[in-house]
Amino acid sequence: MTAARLVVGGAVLSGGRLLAARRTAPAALAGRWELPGGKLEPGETAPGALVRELREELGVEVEPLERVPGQWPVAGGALVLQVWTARLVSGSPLPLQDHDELRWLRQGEVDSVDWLPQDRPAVHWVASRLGGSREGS
Ligand SMILES: Nc1nc2c([nH]c(=O)n2[C@H]2C[C@H](O)[C@@H](COP(=O)(O)OP(=O)(O)OP(=O)(O)O)O2)c(=O)[nH]1
Repeated sequence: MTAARLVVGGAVLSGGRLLAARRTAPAALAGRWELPGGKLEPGETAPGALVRELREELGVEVEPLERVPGQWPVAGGALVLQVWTARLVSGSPLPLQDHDELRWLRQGEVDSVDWLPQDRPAVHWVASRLGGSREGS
């Protein structure tokens, strides 16, 4: 049995807000919202992959902070999603690839977008900590 390949999603935090990204592909997932990120390349750590993916997809530098407890099967179990919180270090996120819209959500706004189902537990875990967040100003 082949081990599921890891996907890392970034809960990017800035100024007490969480970044949500709307996917453009594949068709079945287009229009749904996710935590930006992607699959680990061979030899990468999850935080390392997250830094690379967010540089490529959003044009920003982030510092991964902590892993959200748990992991969630994706694509019928071929992939498994892990989520890390991350601090925005530099740049303003832009939907350069894989997304067509980005939104910064405050605690009371996190349910205002149509998240991929696998993301919801991690999003709620992060949101529950946003109120007292010391991230950003
Ligand atoms: N990036 C990301 N993918 C997610 C999340 N939630 C979720 O179910 N997925 C699914 C969607 C995809 O089936 C898979 C990740 O694929 P991806 O297309 O983002 O990965 P990637 O950037 O490495 O893409 P590629 O190199 O294969 O083109 O995980 C999430 O929060 N972030």
